[in-house]
Amino acid sequence: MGKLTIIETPLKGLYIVETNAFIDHRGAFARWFCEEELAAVLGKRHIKNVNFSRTVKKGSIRGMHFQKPPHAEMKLVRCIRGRILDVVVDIRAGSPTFLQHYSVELSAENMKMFAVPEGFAHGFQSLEDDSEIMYLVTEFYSPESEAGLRFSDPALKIEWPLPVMDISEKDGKHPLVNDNFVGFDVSMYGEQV
Ligand SMILES: Cc1cn([C@H]2C[C@H](O)[C@@H](COP(=O)(O)OP(=O)(O)O[C@H]3O[C@@H](C)C(=O)[C@@H](O)[C@H]3O)O2)c(=O)[nH]c1=O
Repeated sequence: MGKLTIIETPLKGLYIVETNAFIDHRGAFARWFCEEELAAVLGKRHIKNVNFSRTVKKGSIRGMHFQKPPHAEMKLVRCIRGRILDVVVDIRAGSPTFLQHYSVELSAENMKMFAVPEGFAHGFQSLEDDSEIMYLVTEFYSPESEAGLRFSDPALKIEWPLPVMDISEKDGKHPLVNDNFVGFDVSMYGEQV
């Protein structure tokens, strides 16, 4: 039996991965990453960084972030403590779902993983104090390629479930999308759109 179940979302190339944990009297055992079982999600990509963040206050937002091509990256996001609402926005040029968003609750309890490919802006709101996430990334950090969209942009229509309790100065200033925003060509990463 596969230990990871890949679930498609309405946005092409975006997946939720469910973890089938073994539970017994001691607790749980689960496989969290397998290059073979996730081949359909990963394609030719390899994990280059594993990142961690702790967000102290419930209601805090980090996002909406991405690295521009040619340093765009896939992120495989898990919550290892607490709960978050993980949200992505499709910013792939020419995508039929351009600027649509999709969200999933990730928690230490539900063990879900969000597989977010290149061409998506990514962010989350913490739903509990001290929520921690760990995410696997397929590109090295490239500060000069970092960019973002404003979490509160009315054009994105994201409904954050809680009042915003904390946000970085940088994230409060990301640009709003306007009519000139056509997104990013991510065709170099394989068939994504
Ligand atoms: C993302 C990142 C940041 N940093 C540094 C930059 C800065 O000084 C400090 C904190 O960075 P940030 O404020 O960007 O951290 P944060 O707001 O948590 O950024 C993260 O947000 C989520 C939503 C994502 O999608 C991630 O890809 C990443 O962008 O860490 C690295 O050294 N390497 C990295 O890979």
